[in-house]
Amino acid sequence: MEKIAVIGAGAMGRQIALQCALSGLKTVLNDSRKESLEQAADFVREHLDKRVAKGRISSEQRATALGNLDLAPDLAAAADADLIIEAIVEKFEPKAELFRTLDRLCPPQTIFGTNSSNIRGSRLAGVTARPQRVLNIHFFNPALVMELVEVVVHPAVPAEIIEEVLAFCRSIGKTPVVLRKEIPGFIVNRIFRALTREAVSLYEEGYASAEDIDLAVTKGLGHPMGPLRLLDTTGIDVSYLARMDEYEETSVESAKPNRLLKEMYERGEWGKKSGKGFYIYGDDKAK
Ligand SMILES: NC(=O)c1ccc[n+]([C@@H]2O[C@H](COP(=O)([O-])OP(=O)(O)OC[C@H]3O[C@@H](n4cnc5c(N)ncnc54)[C@H](O)[C@@H]3O)[C@@H](O)[C@H]2O)c1
Repeated sequence: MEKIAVIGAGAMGRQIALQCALSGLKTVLNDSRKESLEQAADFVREHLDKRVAKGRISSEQRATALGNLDLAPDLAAAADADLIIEAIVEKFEPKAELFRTLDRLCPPQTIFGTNSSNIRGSRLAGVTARPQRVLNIHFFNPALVMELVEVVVHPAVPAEIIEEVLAFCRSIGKTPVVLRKEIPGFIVNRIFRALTREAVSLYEEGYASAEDIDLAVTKGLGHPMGPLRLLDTTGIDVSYLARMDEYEETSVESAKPNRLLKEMYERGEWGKKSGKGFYIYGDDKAK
């Protein structure tokens, strides 16, 4: 693959695009909002300057990455890309509308990936005339740092397309894993949810303090951060809404958010961002 287009220049898209540009690929980054593209341009410059200052890349590599990256307000700039990675708002209809437009704009061989955490690639494949070339390519936040990419396959996607996508992931320094069938939450979020569900349940039933539950997981399982602190960091609101989505879609009882998670969501105790979650921020004590 020689040219990549990333649609959506938010938290994820700008970092995915910069990772591609740093890896030597011609990259278009598009967003429908002018301010998003401006913020992405600032982010890219600051990030590259920091890397040069720390001696991680040379000034020439910085210049090459900037030369590879085209911040384009017009979606037409994506038309000749080999691969499109969609990273726009996490809602089905806007994504479907974008995929319909791209399907008209791009030649039939272009592969479309969605970075969506929950919306199945097969649903978006269904709005295009190229279902065999549409799948989830799920990066982790922050995409410049996190190595893992989950490539999620559905029955229409043939082996050679999967191989092309895996080769792309490796070419930008990532480690891909394949999900052979679609399932909400993929691998990492499912395992994270199972772990946090149990941690919240132990806490809400009074078996141990938040600090001791986190200490047990860091010291006993070797995790870099305990599950309750991690929930506070990623946001109680984000976890609660994602689980509600999954529960409403699947009706699987184990997907249902813990009672305490719901109460914390309703009280606005959303973790670090609100100053209180399982811990109180500022003085950083367990609540
Ligand atoms: N943030 C995370 O931790 C994370 C992790 C993995 C996957 N994801 C997924 O990545 C996607 C993007 O998430 P994010 O956190 O970067 O969102 P974000 O809100 O930071 O950015 C979304 C960007 O998309 C733009 N946009 C919206 N509609 C558009 C359109 N039709 N055309 C072009 N641009 C459009 C917005 O202007 C915005 O700049 C979502 O599907 C999300 O589920 C997010």
